[in-house]
Amino acid sequence: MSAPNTNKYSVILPTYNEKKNLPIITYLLAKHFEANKLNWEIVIVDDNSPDGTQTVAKQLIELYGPEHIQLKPRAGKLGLGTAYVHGLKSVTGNFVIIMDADFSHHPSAIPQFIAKQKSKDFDIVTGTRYAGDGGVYGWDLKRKLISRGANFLASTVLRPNVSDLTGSFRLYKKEALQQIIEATKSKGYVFQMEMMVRARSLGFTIGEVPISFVDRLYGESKLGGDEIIGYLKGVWTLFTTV
Ligand SMILES: Nc1nc2c(ncn2[C@@H]2O[C@H](COP(=O)(O)OP(=O)(O)O[C@H]3O[C@H](CO)[C@@H](O)[C@H](O)[C@@H]3O)[C@@H](O)[C@H]2O)c(=O)[nH]1
Ligand SMILES: [Mg+2]
Repeated sequence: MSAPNTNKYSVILPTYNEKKNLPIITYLLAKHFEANKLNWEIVIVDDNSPDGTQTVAKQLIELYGPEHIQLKPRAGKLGLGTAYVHGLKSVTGNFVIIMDADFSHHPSAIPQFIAKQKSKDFDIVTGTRYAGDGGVYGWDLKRKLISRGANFLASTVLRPNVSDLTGSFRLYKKEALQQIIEATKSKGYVFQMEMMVRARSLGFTIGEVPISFVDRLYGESKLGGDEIIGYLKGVWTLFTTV
């Protein structure tokens, strides 16, 4: 008989107006974890979404139990980067998965992340849309150019040697994530890129898994002009300091 699996995978799900997506993503996460006999939990970080996402989250806690679902709300929309910091404080697993709640990141890819992590005991496994058979579906040309441009700029200037710097479907060893988060200063979408640059300078190993990113069905993206300016400032700050 094989040794019991003592690893536990904690998913941090940041939500802002994801009432329609949250029940389905939770169902699929639970299904994939249970099918692979893994210990799991989901930590929902909701920023007081006006659509009532938290009411749905509370129903999910009733359904799956507090050992599987935690709700860690905040008073208002405080940004994606700080949502992960907030969620991490409540994590009980030794591995942390970060992903979007809107199906752009599909739970069915998680077993591949876990297998990749085990293959070389990686500190981090990051999903990539820009290597192997990874890709992006459903974005218009403008959004594709923003994403490609953001990756091209940061990889040319900062050279962290990761093919998708701005993606946010990632698996971390909890201690690695804690150290990287402590070193990371930005608060918005630029956080994902800074995390990879910091991870490299701290000497963590990074594996990659090609993923298909599919644009959301329900609701809207929260990426706006402010986030793009924040990104450019972030590249500049890292270039001059790291
Ligand atoms: N709690 C909280 N959640 C947020 C916030 N802003 C966004 N979210 C949540 O974060 C996830 C991603 O937000 P989207 O608005 O759907 O992002 P996107 O435009 O599809 O961007 C995706 O691509 C970017 C570029 O590759 C990624 O940087 C980003 O993380 C995401 O994967 C969703 O689950 C959304 O509800 C916030 O301020 N607070
Ligand atoms: Mg999205």
